[in-house]
Amino acid sequence: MKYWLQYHHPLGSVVRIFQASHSRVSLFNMSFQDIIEPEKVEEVLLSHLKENKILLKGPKPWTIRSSLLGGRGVFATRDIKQNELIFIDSPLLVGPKYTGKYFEMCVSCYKNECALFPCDRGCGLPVCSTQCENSPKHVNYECEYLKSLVPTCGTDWSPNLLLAVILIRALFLTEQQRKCLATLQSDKNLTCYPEIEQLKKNVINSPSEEDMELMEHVCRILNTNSFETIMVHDKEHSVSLRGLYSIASFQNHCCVPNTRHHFDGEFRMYVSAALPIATGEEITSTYTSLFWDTTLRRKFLSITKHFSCTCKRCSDPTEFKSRLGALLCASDKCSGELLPLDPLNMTTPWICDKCAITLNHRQICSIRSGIAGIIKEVLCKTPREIYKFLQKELSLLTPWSNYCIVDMKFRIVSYYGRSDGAKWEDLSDTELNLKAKFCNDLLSVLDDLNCGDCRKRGLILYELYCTNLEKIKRFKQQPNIEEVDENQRILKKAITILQNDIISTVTFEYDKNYFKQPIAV
Ligand SMILES: C[S@@+](CC[C@H](N)C(=O)[O-])C[C@H]1O[C@@H](n2cnc3c(N)ncnc32)[C@H](O)[C@@H]1O
Repeated sequence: MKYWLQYHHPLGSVVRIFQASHSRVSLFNMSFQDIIEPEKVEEVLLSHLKENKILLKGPKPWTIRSSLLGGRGVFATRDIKQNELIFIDSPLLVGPKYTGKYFEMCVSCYKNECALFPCDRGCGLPVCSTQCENSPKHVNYECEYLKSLVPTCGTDWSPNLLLAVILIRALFLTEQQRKCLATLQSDKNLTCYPEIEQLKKNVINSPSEEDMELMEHVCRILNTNSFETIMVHDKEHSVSLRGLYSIASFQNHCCVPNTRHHFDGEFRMYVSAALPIATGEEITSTYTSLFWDTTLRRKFLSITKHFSCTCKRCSDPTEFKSRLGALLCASDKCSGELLPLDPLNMTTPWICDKCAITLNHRQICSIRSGIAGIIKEVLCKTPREIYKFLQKELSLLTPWSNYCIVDMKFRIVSYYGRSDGAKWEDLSDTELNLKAKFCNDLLSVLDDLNCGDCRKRGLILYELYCTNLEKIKRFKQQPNIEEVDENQRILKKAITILQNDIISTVTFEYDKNYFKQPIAV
């Protein structure tokens, strides 16, 4: 697993979906009637959990209610302890993700590191083995459907058809799953459907009007609710996918969310409390990165989810003293930093906290886009080159607290010890110390933001633990008992956060062999 820290949200099981479905239900029987009322929604969600046998024992700690944030939300019905499991969710849909460029993977098992060949039945999709080619979940659904449309790629396969697979799978959802779909909010602003356009261009018979209507509706639902998911094949190979989860879709966004989530090897989503949650409090998640600054988060939410976040973090110019958005003062002679006067106003002027010089919105945009342009070029470089850039150039362009620097630190923490040419044994002692320092810096940012036991904390703590192990291995013939104990405490905390997480489990196994240490606590 090269850069395991950078992965976001793993996936859901198509096996489950297709096992439950026997034949395609005609769209004439299909109800598009939205289910809006929180009580009705909760009923549907509970049936989904029972059907998938993932309803947790005991009184459930959540309910669906109207939210002041927007629409419906998930709320705590009792006090929930930090790290307590709140619910397990199972996916309605999973499939290849539209990334705007061509990509390759087996349509059945999602492997992409092996040779792929076109399915012999002529559906125009790639498979990696005869087992995948003959798998009922492929044969009886997207394969059969695409064959009926007659793909134009003949005996070859087409990445354009792969993009539409998740939408074709939606045509085969069971009645219960369609009810879940009917509860979900959809993106009314979406007018362009590239996956459907590509499907139409690559088949002779166009899908029926009814099928088109459903696929467009699913595109709108996916736009509002889908998760980035991942399928892990082994420590070197994983693939990013798109998954639709029903209960998790009702979690509204907060820039300091009170939950985290991970996925197991069966593709189920586990949502746990990152912070203690009081009775009646809304149970939130984040749709952005915790390390992004307010301008970037709000812009992203506005463009992709069409709302303006007004949470406490967004309202505070310093973002709880983390100063993730701070820029260097425009005056050469001043050592102060620029911060937004009114962070909830996207066109606010920024003011220096020392000399009170102000810059208007356009000037700030120009500084930010200049920095972003420089960084974009650096990101494709090696970890060591990234560090050189961070140390020599980026720190001259922005304050050390700025999110661009924090992001680079996170990348360096992810790469050092893990990427080719910078494995544990390749790192110099200085690089090892630097990795430990950056881990501690990042943990301090999470402390400032009051993010609790978020997944990023688990990932960084685990990297810190491994870095300390390597240091002990190199420098200490007789390791100091207190240091060893402290490192065990770090591991214990990391495992509390990351347990059952499929990608972490694979990494733990790899590290257990390298460090010759039992990782599970
Ligand atoms: C995944 S859905 C969350 C559930 C949704 N509220 C519902 O009723 O189905 C995402 C949508 O909820 C709304 N939303 C989520 N978080 C929000 C927030 N912090 N402020 C305003 N609207 C929010 C936005 O309309 C967003 O596109």
